[in-house]
Amino acid sequence: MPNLVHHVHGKKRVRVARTWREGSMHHFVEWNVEVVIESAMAHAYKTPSNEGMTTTDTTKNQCYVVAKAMQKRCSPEEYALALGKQFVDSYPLISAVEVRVEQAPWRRTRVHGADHDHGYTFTAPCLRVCAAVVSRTKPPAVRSGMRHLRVLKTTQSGYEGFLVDKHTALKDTRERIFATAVDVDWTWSKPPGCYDNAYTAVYDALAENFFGPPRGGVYSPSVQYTLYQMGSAAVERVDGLEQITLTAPNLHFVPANPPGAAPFADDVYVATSEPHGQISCTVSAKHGFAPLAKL
Ligand SMILES: O=c1[nH]c(=O)c2[nH]c(=O)[nH]c2[nH]1
Repeated sequence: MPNLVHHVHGKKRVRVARTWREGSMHHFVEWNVEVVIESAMAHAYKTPSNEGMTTTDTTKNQCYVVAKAMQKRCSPEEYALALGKQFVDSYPLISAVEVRVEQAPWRRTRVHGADHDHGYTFTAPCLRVCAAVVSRTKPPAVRSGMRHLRVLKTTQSGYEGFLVDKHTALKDTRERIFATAVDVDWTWSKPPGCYDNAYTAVYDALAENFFGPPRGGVYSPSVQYTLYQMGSAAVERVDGLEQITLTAPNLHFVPANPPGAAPFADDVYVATSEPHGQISCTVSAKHGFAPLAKL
């Protein structure tokens, strides 16, 4: 009989919305949840028996059960940890669970300059994501991140001094648009005091280093350099952040020179999304990751 090398089951794209009412102030989140279960349920693959099987339908129901059990408003990370624990505590054949959560970009709206007590708009700058792995044998592990952090600046970006050979068409420039949609993933060496505040601090560190100060900005000599600056700022600023990976498409805005018009003057571009550069780096906190000195 061939070896069953690996198996997992679970539910994907479970859409959970949760309101917490604190008097007239309401807090709202919408989560897209995926649960991946590792279990001693190989018999369900190798024999007709489903004995002891946690069904994917029950898995979906547990997403709502645990959302209801979160009595106080919570971060997606806290929910993912609680949901993972619920599976491990409830079902003896489950050895480990990975819960992945994507938080929809609802943001409290402001009317006449004031926070609205129950109004939201779909305007957060990106999707917030996290994953928690809860296992019977190891301490829980949490990852956090952002998807499609779309940012653009119209100037203060260039690229020059690169290798030129007979196949190189690109010209040195100190003036171009820098646009990207960054995916960001980070791990924790210890849980932050508050996942929500830590997320905001990571966002601020990334944004400040992409854009620079409001007046004048900061010059980017390459996507690579700027990604490293962004990642370093996050690692240095956010306590407990262990390692961060930024993955960034370089979305090219190509100078447009339509026939019969005056030459390009950093004004009209062909906006593109494909093909795009693809640039990524991982930055670690100093502590814990320096290679051991050889004795
Ligand atoms: O910032 C950049 N990095 C690259 O690696 C690259 N390659 C390219 O064609 N343009 C750019 N820009």
